[in-house]
Amino acid sequence: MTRPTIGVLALQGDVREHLTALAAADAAAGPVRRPEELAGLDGLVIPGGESTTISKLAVLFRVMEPLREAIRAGLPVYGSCAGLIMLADKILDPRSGQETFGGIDMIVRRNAFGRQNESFEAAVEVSGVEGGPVEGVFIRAPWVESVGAQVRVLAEHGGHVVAVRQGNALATSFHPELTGDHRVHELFVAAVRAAA
Ligand SMILES: NC(=O)CC[C@H](N)C(=O)O
Repeated sequence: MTRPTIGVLALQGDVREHLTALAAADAAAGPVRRPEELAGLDGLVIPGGESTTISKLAVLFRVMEPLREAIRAGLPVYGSCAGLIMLADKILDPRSGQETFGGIDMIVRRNAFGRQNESFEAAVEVSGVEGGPVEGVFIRAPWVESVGAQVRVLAEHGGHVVAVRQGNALATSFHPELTGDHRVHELFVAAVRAAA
């Protein structure tokens, strides 16, 4: 497969930026919001935004359960920031009623970097990304509190886990889609190709 088809879950968040980054990483990318649009995808990105809103809208648009099943069945997924939260099997501090798709055996803490540090940038070395650190843009970012045995930690910042991979599921606390550096998306597209 040369150009995999990758959807971006378009319920809320920075969908357009992911579409641009995926196109630059040589994927055929389009927005997805209904369960029937999941068929035929080689991979799916869950954007940054607000995980409580994405959770609510996923139930409303009836994609919560189909997406859980698709991820369980091995659909390659990548989530940035709120997307990382949506891929966590467990949230430490969920809003009442907040659900996730799951797929990565980890516990995440929302808004973890705290008020003094709501948004910041930092150079982050990501395992599997060649050519030096990426510019990590953190916006009310979560961190990963703990991971299960199947989860590979790809990056840390300030002693906290900020990028992980479990099988076909990849997640970052930060937003590579906002930087113009497409190497994390290329890593995901390569994983999608390998899974196809
Ligand atoms: N930039 C982001 O995606 C922020 C995530 C947001 N704090 C949440 O809980 O979903």
